[in-house]
Amino acid sequence: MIKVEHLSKQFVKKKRRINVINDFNYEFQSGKLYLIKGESGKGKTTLLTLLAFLQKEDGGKIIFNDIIVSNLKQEEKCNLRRKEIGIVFQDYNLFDNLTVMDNVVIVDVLKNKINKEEIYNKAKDIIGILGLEDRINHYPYELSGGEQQRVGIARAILKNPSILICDEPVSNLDKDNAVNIVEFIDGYCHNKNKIVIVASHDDYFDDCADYVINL
Ligand SMILES: Nc1ncnc2c1ncn2[C@@H]1O[C@H](COP(=O)(O)OP(=O)(O)OP(=O)(O)O)[C@@H](O)[C@H]1O
Repeated sequence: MIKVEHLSKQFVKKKRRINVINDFNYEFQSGKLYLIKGESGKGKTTLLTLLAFLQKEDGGKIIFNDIIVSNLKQEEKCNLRRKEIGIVFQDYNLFDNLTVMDNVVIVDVLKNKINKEEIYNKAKDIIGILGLEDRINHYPYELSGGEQQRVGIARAILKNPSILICDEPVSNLDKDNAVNIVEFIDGYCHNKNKIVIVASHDDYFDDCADYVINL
């Protein structure tokens, strides 16, 4: 469970302070898919980055299970994120000069010097599940957008995170690829009992979302 209480985030733009997230309260439960909607600039990405501990809130607190994340040191937050949260980005965020396999394992191999073989084996399984086994030694420029996004998802779920956060995961994709990715994310949430939080301005996630949060 991840819970936010009185969450707020402000930015200064052109010398004016704007409240992007203002006294936001919510509880996210396992096995539920939360769809964040809102016009451009309403704060969808900002909210996701707060929930992923990628930036610090200005007010309120974030509670993950019984841990008050807001009270943790930066390093503790990073460790918690690495263990519990997977993040999928709109523009895939892959390393151009790494193969599919290396893109999926890079962070974990660098951070975990001991169980490298285990990490590679797990990555191979996940890459297979996502239908990319033939692409394992290919580079991002050799892949379609849908395939690149599946690599992004494989990387995000490598550690079987309890929370999957997706920022516009299908908005760069054609319909077939988008539907494919939506089905996978839906299954990750509902078959594996995970918290999934998706920001999306299109309607692909409307049918599988349990809750819609309008910003
Ligand atoms: N680091 C920052 N510094 C200043 N302003 C910022 C910063 N990050 C976001 N903002 C502003 O906060 C507001 C919300 O931005 P955010 O990216 O969260 O919106 P969004 O709903 O995800 O938009 P979009 O759908 O266009 O991606 C915008 O006005 C944006 O310019």
